[in-house]
Amino acid sequence: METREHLDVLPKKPTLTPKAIIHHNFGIKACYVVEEVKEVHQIKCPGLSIPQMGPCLYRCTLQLPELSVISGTFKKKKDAEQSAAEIAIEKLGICTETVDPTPQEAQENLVARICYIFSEKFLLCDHPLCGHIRATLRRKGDLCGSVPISVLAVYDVKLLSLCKCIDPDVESNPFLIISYIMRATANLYQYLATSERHLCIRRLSPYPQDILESLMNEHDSQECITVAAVRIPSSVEQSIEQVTLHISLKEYYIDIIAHELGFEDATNILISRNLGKASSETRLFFTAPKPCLRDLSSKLPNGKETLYLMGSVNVRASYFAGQDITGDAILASIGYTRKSRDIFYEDVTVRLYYRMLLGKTPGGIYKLSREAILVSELPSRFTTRANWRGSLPRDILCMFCRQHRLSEPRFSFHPFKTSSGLSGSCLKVAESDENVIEHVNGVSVTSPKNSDSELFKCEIKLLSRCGDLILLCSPKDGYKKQNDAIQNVSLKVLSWLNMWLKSMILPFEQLYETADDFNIQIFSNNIISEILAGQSAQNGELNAIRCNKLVESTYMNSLDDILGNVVQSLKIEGPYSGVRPCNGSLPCIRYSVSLAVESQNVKEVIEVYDEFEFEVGVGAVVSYIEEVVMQMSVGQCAYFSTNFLAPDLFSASAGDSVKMLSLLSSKDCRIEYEISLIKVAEPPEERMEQALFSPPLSKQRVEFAVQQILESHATTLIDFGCGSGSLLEALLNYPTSLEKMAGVDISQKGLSRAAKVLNSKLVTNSDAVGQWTSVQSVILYEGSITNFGSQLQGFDIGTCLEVIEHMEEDQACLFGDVTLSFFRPRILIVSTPNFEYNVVLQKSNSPAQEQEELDEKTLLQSCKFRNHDHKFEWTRAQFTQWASDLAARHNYKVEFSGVGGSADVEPGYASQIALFKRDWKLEDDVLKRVDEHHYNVIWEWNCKKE
Ligand SMILES: C[S@@+](CC[C@H](N)C(=O)[O-])C[C@H]1O[C@@H](n2cnc3c(N)ncnc32)[C@H](O)[C@@H]1O
Ligand SMILES: [Mg+2]
Repeated sequence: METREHLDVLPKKPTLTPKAIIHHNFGIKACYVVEEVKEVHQIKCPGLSIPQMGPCLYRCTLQLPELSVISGTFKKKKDAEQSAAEIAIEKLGICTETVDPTPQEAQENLVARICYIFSEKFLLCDHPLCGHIRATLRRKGDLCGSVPISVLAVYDVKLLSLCKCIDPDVESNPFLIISYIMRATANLYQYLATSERHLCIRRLSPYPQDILESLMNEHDSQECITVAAVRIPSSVEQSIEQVTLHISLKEYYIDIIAHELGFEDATNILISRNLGKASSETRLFFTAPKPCLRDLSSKLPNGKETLYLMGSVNVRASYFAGQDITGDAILASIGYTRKSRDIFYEDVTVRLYYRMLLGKTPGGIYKLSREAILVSELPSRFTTRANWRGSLPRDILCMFCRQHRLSEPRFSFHPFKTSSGLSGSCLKVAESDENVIEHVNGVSVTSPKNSDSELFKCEIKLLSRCGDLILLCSPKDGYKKQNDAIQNVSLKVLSWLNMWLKSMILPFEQLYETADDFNIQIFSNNIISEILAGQSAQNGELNAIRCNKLVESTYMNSLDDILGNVVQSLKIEGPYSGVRPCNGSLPCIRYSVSLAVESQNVKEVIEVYDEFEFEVGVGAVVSYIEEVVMQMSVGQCAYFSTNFLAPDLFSASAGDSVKMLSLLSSKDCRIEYEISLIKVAEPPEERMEQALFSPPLSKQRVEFAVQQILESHATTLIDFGCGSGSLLEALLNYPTSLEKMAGVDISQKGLSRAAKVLNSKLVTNSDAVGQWTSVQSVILYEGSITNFGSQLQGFDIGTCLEVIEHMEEDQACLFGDVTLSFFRPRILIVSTPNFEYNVVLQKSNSPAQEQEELDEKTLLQSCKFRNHDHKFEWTRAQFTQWASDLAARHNYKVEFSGVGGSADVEPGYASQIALFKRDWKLEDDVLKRVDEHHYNVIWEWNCKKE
C-alpha cells in the first residue's frame, strides 16, 4: 500500500514511446521499413575458428520528410522500429518531455477540448467522435445533434486523460468522467446546451447548412446493416443469448442498441472501455439506474459511489469488462474509426463471448492458443521448449496481465554461483533442451572447495495498474539458461492462478496456504478484486460479495472438473502394433469430440483436431484423455464417452453454441470421443536418462571418468568425441594432475559449444578456476577419431564416452584399432549403452500383463535403440567380445565396469564401460611410422605464465 501513497504524490502518466512521438509529429508521413539481417558474431568466444551465425536480427530504416535514419540490429522488429524512432527524435531535436498539466490547467484544457469537439472544424476531421456527431445530426426532434456524454467520455482519449489529471479515481470508475464533462460544459453555456435529463450535449447554434447537406447525402447507398451481438442479462439465472441489431443508417446506432435494451433512446446508455484487442471496437453497452445517472451528472463527490449501487451490478459483464457494469448489457463490435467515414461493424457471437471469457484464465489462454479447447490443459511442468506446445508460459502471463488490466509482469534475474561441494542441497533439475542444470546432491567424487557454476534464478512481480505490488513469486530453483528460468517461474505463477481461478470456492486462508507451496507471496489484501473484477481496492468488501456471486454463476461448472470424470464404455480397436507412448514421449493423435443425444438421434461434432501432439506426464491434456492414450498403440483407435458437461467450454468450442446449449440441456446427453493414435515421438535419450537416474546418467559417466583420471595421475588427456565439452569442463572443477587437455569431434556445432563453455570458464572465471586446476592448455580439434591425428600421440589417457554407437560398427572397430595402435594412451575409457538395459528404460511402453506373458528374449527384441542417431547398441556379451579382442590385439589389459544399475543385478549397467590399460612403457616400443595427419585446431587456450 505504500506504493499507492507514493503514486498519489507523483501523478503517473504513461510516457510516450518514440514511435508514438514520431506519429504525433509526422502521422502517416513516417515510413518504417524493417529488414532481416544475419550477423556473424564472435562475441562470446574469442579465438573460435568456426563462424557463428547469430539469431535472425532486424534493422529498421525510418523515412521522414526531412531525414532518414537506420537503427541498430535487434532481435525483435518492434525494438528496431522504436530505436529508429528514437534516433530520429534525437536528430530532429524533438522535445519529448510531456509535463502533466496541473488539475487547474486540466480543467481549463477540458473546457477548451469540449469546445473544439463541437466546432465546425472538428466535424470535418477523421476522429471517431465525428462519426457520432454526424450520426446524431440525423436524430429526430430535440435530440437532433445531441451527443450522449457517455459517448464523449469513451471515444475521446484526450478527454479521458485530462479527467485523469483532475481526478485519478477516474481510472477505477471511468463513469466519473461524465460528471467532469458536465461540469466543464457548464462554462460553455453560451455555446453549448447540456441536458441533464438526456445526459447529452449539443450546439446552440446549428452547423452551417452546406455542411449539414453534404453530411446528409453521404449515407444514401447503404440502407440498413445487420450485426450479431450478445446479450448478457443482469440476472445470472438468465443465459447469455444471441441478438441481432438491425441498424438503419438514417438512425443513430446507440439509439438502436438502447431499443434492444428496452429504452427509447441513447439517454440511459453507458459504454464500456474497448474489450479484447487494443484496436477492437468491441464494447459493452448497458444502462445505469436513473438516480445513479442523475448523480453522475450533478453531485461530484457522491457521484463516486453511485455506480456501486447494489442489486444493479451485472456481475458477469463486470467480470468480462473488468469494470462496473450495471443492468442488462449488450456486447457488440460496432463504432466509428479513423479509417473510414462508414460505420465499422463485426459480428459478436455467443461463441466469441465464451472464447473471450475463457481467455481470461491462464488455462484458457493456453487452450485457445492450441485451438484445442476441450482437450488441452495448461501443463503443470515445463520440460523443454521443444516439447511445449501453444503459447509459451511467459507470453501467457503477459497476456493474462493485459486481460486483467494489471501492469506488465516484471521479471528480474539473480545470477548466482552454486558450489557442487555443498552437501545436502539439491537444485531442482531443469529439463531444458540441453539438460544443463546440475543436481548438486550425490556427487561421489571428491569435489574441490570452489567448484562454482553460474545459474539463474528468476523472480516475478505482478503489479496493479497503479503500480501496487500484488504478487511476488521467487522460487529457489536455479537454471543455467535465463530463458528456462523465465519460462519455469512464469509457469509457476500461471499454474497457481489457474488452480485458484478454477477452485475459487476455496476460502481465502487456503489461498495463502497454496500460494506458499508455489513460492508465491500475496501482497494485496484484495487480490480477488484486483484480478477478478479489475477494480481498485477501495471497494473491496463490495467486490468480494460480487465475486462470490460471480463464482457461483461462472465457475460452478469447473466443480465437475475438480471432481473428476469417468470414462464410460471404452473400446480400443485395431491390431496392437507394439509402439506405445511412455512418460516423456510425444504422442500425436487425431481426435473428435461430439455431443450425442440418443433420444433425439442427434450427434453434433464439437471439436476436431487432425494432428494434435502433446507431451505425456506433464498434464498437457485433460487427465482422462491421457489415460486412454496410454493404453493405445500406434494405429489403434479408441471410442468412449463421458458425462462431463462444462457448458462454458463447449460454448467456446462449438460452432453453433445456441443449438449446442439446447442439446446440452437434454437429460440423455453424452460427450463422445474418438481418438486415433497416429504416431509417437520417443523422449530423447538424455531426458529419459535424467528421468530415471539421479544424478542423471550423463553426470554419472562423467564422474566415473573423473574418478579414473584422478587415480591415474595422468598429465595429458584426449577426449575422443568430446561433443559440447561436458567432460573437459567438469575436469576443470577438480584438482587433477592434468596439465594438457584436448578434445576431438567431427561436429562443428558441438565444438563451438564446447569452446564457449570452456572459454567462459577459463577466461571469464579464470581467477576462480586457476586456484585449483593445474591445466595449462586446452585445445579443441575438428576431425574424425577414426583417423590418427599425429599431434595427439602418446597422451596419457583417452576418454570416449557414448561415442562409438554413433558410428557404424566397422568404424567403431577401426577407432579401437587406430587408438590403441597409434595414439596408444596409457588408459582408454570407452562407454556405450547396454542394449539389454533398454528393457528397463522402455518398460512403460508395454502393459505389465503383456510383459509377463513375453519371455525375456522377445521383450529385448521389442526394444528400440535409445537414440535415433545410434547405429548400433551392444549387449554385454557383444561389448565384452569387442573390447577383449581389441585389447588382445594391441597388448592392453581390459576391465569392465559401468554406471546406472549394477553389475550383479540383471540386466547389468545402463552404460557399460571398458577400461583399457597399457602396463608397458611407450619408450620400449618403437614408434610405428604413420602418415602425418593433422587435425584442424578449432580453439585453443594457454595459461599465461607471469
Ligand atoms: C552422444 S555425443 C557424446 C559427447 C560426449 N562424449 C559426452 O559424453 O557428452 C557423441 C559425439 O560423438 C561425435 N562423433 C561421432 N562420430 C565421430 C567421429 N567419427 N569422430 C569424432 N567424433 C564423432 C559426435 O559428433 C558427438 O559429439
Ligand atoms: Mg549415444
